[in-house]
Amino acid sequence: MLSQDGSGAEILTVEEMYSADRLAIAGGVAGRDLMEAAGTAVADSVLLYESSRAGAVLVLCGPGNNGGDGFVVARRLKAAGRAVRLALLGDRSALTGDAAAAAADWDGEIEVLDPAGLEDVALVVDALFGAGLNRPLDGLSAAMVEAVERAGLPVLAVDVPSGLAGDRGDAPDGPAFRADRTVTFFRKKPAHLIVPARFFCGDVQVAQIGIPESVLQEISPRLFENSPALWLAGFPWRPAEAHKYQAGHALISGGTEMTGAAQLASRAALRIGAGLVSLACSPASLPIYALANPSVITLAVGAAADFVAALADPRRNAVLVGPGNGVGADTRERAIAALEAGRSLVLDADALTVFEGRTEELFKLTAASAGETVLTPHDGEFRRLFPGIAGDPLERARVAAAQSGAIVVLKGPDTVVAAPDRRASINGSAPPWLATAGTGDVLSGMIVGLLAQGMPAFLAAGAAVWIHAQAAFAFGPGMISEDLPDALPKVLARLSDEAGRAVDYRKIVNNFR
Ligand SMILES: NC(=O)C1=CN([C@@H]2O[C@H](COP(=O)(O)OP(=O)(O)OC[C@H]3O[C@@H](n4cnc5c(N)ncnc54)[C@H](O)[C@@H]3O)[C@@H](O)[C@H]2O)[C@@H](O)CC1
Ligand SMILES: Nc1ncnc2c1ncn2[C@@H]1O[C@H](COP(=O)(O)OP(=O)(O)O)[C@@H](O)[C@H]1O
Ligand SMILES: [K+]
Repeated sequence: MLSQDGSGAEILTVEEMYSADRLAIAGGVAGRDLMEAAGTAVADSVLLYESSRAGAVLVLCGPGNNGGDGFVVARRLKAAGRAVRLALLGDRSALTGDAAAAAADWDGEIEVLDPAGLEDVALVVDALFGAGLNRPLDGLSAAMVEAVERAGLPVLAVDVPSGLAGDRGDAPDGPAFRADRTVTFFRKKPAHLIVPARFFCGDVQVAQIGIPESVLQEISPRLFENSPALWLAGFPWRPAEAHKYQAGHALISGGTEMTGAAQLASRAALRIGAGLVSLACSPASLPIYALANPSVITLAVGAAADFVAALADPRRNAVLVGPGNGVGADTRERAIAALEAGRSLVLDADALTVFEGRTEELFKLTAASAGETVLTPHDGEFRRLFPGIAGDPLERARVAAAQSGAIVVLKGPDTVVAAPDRRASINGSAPPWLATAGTGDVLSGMIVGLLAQGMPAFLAAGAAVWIHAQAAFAFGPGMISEDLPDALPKVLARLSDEAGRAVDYRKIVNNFR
């Protein structure tokens, strides 16, 4: 299935991309043809780019195949009548293979790379290094990055902005181009999606260059850009004959002082389709919860034993502990009770913090639980729970998932969902106005709502993260977390159209007329 930009949702590591090239070439596609297609796609993108400056396009070529692409770009632009200059890092005689062939087809001048030679340039095409970057930029290439930045020139990067490692989402070790647009080939790479690397890439376009889709079977990627392509087929739309218990019953643990968090989660769980939501809270806080959301069932839970009793009803099939629950033994006991009851479980916020320094106990319970567990830390909670894990968000989430045996949702502008078997998704776009108090509570409520409806945890977490971001986009700036649950129906309607279910609903409506 295709994602919104028309390419598949798979994300390839640099190694996997080299395999894709190799497999395509082994299947009879010429490497030179791939390069020609790559350079042509970049040239087409340049021709559509509206620079506010007059002057030539300056193509900066490196010593490898990324530079080879650059030679094709220059030739295509010249053929289209665009003023173009080309500058090469290193000796022309050092070019080999497809890059040497592409250079031979360029009949213009080859300038020496010169940071002082930026007069009358409208746009820079960065074809210095792509997938092959293996150390930080230094010397001339580093000086070039600085000069282009100083001159404030727009940059269009070929494959990856030079200075960034395609596999990594963290900040580059040295200078790197800040591109306005990056044209990459076949599939995106991790650096195109993970923050802060993503901010160096600008708009990312994926061009198809003749690599057959069939190579993906051999590569079998484990990383995906989060999109409906990943989980829409497993989305729990209500069947026509459903009664509410078939849509699951989420049990949400509420706190005594911070009562807003579990309310937000409850409303989100209902909006995403859970048949029933019960909210367990102290007798003293029950009136607050009972008045807030008439559709939420409130349960007075005084002692830990009462929460265990609330779990005894097997219809309460998915549980959320943490939002506003307080950092204390009571919250930990509730989390442990839910794990021991074998329920599908989301641990968020305080229910993560209470396991700081006690993760072995937690991971034993998640391993033994009959249900799937989802952990939804933001960066701070992650550091508390997994102090020893370093790396970019993708690597950290994957290691944490492997260690904990749980699905880990590492939240941020690039939320990663990782499973213990290394499957992972990265959410490529979410609006910054999600950075407001309570949006995480809404997200955990959405996940538990989908778990209650029987969606497998990796899919449920991916769906919730994507829909959450889309709802925020749909509402727009100024959004606060209360707005989010009520913005869900619009996104769900769009999704159900996409899933072809709208027809079914219309049929049902017509039957009643
Ligand atoms: N058939 C293919 O392999 C295709 C490759 N394509 C292009 O080829 C690129 C990959 O080409 P390459 O593997 O040749 O790699 P690059 O062109 O990215 O760079 C390789 C060269 O740069 C050197 N190098 C790496 N880091 C350096 C640094 N910091 N300073 C100085 N030198 C450095 C390496 O030692 C090597 O000689 C892709 O990014 C893409 O643009 C496209 O043409 C599509 C087809
Ligand atoms: N800069 C940002 N851009 C996009 N999304 C963000 C950004 N910062 C945070 N988010 C999202 O907002 C939510 C915040 O959750 P969380 O930190 O748990 O907040 P809270 O505890 O207040 O509920 C997460 O879904 C996260 O992915
Ligand atoms: K590049």
